Amino acid sequence: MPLFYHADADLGKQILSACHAAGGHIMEFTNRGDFAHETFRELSLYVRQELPEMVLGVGSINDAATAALFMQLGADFIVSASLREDVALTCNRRKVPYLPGCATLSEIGRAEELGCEIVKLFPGSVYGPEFIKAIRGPQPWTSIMPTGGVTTELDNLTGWFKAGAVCVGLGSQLIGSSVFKDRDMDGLTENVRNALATAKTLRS
Ligand SMILES: O=C[C@H](O)COP(=O)(O)O
Repeated sequence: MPLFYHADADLGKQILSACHAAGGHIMEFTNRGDFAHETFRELSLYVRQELPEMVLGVGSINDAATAALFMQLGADFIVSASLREDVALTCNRRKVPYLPGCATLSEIGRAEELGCEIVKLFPGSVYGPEFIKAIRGPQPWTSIMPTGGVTTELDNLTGWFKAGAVCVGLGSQLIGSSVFKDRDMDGLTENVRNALATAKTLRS
């Protein structure tokens, strides 16, 4: 799942379109920076009008009020870096999926009790694929999405998916300076297409 933050909604729309053109139909916009919700509102409306099959969620949500704000603006799912029970309850009230950041078996267990179908392992590169492999031994029902330090390189993706990751979150390694500074949207489409093809092969 590609994820990014930028204050410029026009650039954000180009990024969403470039990922969509590659078949990237699930995207996360991260809530970083002042007025991020206003940028998200524009992106959300754009997706509804231009890319209706896209699922657009929001990340870096740290409290229930912010989760409610973004859900009101059309967020299809909510992601946070840590496990927030207030966010889980607020999301469940609206039946919007919540993917909390978890880094221990206890946190994962509590997240599952709170109704979370997928948990985010953050920062993924600190814990590594072995963490996922070890967790899924005793509880194979657990779905983990590592995020943070994940790269598009074959070795890196192979490690995560072989360990049992259900998907991965790709931020700066996929949407970085070549996009933000050089505005290379064709390159982004190509990179997303390649990453998705790799993930599909590894998961089959
Ligand atoms: O939660 C999002 C992460 O900060 C993204 O990390 P990344 O840029 O290393 O993919």
